[in-house]
Amino acid sequence: MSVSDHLVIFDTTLRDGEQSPGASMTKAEKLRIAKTLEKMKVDVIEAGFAIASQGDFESVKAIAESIKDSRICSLARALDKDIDRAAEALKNANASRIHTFIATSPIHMQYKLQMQPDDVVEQAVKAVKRARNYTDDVEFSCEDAGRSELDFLCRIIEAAIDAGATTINIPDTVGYAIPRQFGILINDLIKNIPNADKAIFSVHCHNDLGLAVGNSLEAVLNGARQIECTINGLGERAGNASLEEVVMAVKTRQDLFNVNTQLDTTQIVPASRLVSTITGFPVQPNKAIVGANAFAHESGIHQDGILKKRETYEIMLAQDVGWHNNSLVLGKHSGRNAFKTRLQDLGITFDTETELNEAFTRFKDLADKKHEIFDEDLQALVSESRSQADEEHYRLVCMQVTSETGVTPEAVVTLMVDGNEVKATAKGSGPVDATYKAIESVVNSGAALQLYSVNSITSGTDSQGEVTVRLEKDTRIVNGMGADTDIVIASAKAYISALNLMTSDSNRQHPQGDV
Ligand SMILES: CC(=O)SCCNC(=O)CCNC(=O)[C@H](O)C(C)(C)COP(=O)(O)OP(=O)(O)OC[C@H]1O[C@@H](n2cnc3c(N)ncnc32)[C@H](O)[C@@H]1OP(=O)(O)O
Ligand SMILES: CC(C)C(=O)C(=O)O
Ligand SMILES: [Mg+2]
Repeated sequence: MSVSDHLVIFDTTLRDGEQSPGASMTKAEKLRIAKTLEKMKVDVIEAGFAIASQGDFESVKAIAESIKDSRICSLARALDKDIDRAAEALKNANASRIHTFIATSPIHMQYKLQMQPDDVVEQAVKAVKRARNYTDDVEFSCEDAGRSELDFLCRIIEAAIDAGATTINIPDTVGYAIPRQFGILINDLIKNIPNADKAIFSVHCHNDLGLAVGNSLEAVLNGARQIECTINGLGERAGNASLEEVVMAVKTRQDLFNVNTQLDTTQIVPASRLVSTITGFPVQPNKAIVGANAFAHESGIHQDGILKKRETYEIMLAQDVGWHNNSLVLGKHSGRNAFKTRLQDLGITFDTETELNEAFTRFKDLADKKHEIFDEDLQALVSESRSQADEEHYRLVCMQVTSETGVTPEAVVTLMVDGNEVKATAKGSGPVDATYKAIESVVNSGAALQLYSVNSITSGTDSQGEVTVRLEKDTRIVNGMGADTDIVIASAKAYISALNLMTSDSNRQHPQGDV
């Protein structure tokens, strides 16, 4: 594959993705996502914005120190202090990139930066040169390029390349572009900038008009060779271009794009589930590639076609993106080896024997309650335990809920609070409400419940319910997760897991909140 055939996949789930309100992640969670991205063979992982907070700095540093096969990047404004901080966080990386940016649109320069265009060019050049003192891989972004003037873009990009930028990123920061126009912009830039061949052109599209993927693909057709994207399309406001859609579009329509990514696409579904569990942002069932219905066929004519020839209604293989056959895989009589092997197939490994044994015990408990254990059950089982806080102040010991027609539901919940058993009773408008009130009567967290969502993990009335709870207190937002065949118990587990995170995790901050 020649250089120009390679499409660089730059994942920014941990930076722009984290800018989604409520999607903040701990260092440990970011590291888990980074490892999955590395396994997927993502070229560049934007691990954070090192100067944003101590937590962001530590996360970028930890990822830079443990990821070996992907290049690790930190964002930095065009300021000396940002670039120095990014370099400090990245100093032990196997391969690093500093990504510096400054806005280039008239509205941003005049009102936000309050700078003259000449000064913006000068500051960009200074920043790129400073970054080049630390690494030979420097990306320069023209923030709000989608609303910038072509002549000014050409001028600043030429100067940035002369200063040493190796990747030039064209962000459609506010999701304003339309595919045809965005493609023309990329084409014009590459054609008109004399030193354009010295850098890789990249795009970073937002989804405010639902066009992030379309714009990114049009850019590839016009010469862009890096796409910035996120798992599940997470990102500021309506999100970024989704990695899974971009990657599968160029793979499925290779005939049009003539580019290759080096991604192991079978890691897409596990990565999507991991990001969804960690952030508490459920994936909509009809989401392309990773939604539960993406490969499901419901209507008779389609089913008939599929049975006769799969390609009549399927343009991709579900297995190619990491979906596994939903047949029975394990049950109550299965042993540790089968359990471990099946999880390995799903991309889940354990760091220690103890971790494996704990997961196996939970699997056996579940198998006692549920007849058929599907891959989704296994993924939820592991995700639930991995979403727990390092320190467990609260633990659910047992609970009893009465729910009867015409009677106000009541919950009796026994919690272990820092080693002491405490029992509480409360009534509520429903069993979940009563349970949360009982827990709160013990904990008094003062946190506001921002989101409560239940997903059925598989079909069938014996399916596990996966509950996500988002709590907010002051500037801190946490997401707890719980799964159980009883959704009220799953709800209690999710609430308690969020409370544990709220009390024990000092790294978890909303990106804007910890400056
Ligand atoms: C399009 C994007 O996604 S850009 C990335 C957005 N992400 C984030 O902002 C998340 C992390 N941000 C933060 O933690 C904080 O905003 C920080 C630490 C970066 C800065 O915090 P503060 O110093 O308090 O500044 P604040 O956020 O209020 O304002 C931003 C300042 O940076 C300036 N600025 C913005 N972009 C740039 C840039 N690319 N280069 C140089 N200066 C810039 C603004 O003009 C403003 O300057 P001013 O204070 O002189 O008016
Ligand atoms: C920092 C830049 C690349 C960004 O996120 C944007 O412009 O949307
Ligand atoms: Mg962005």
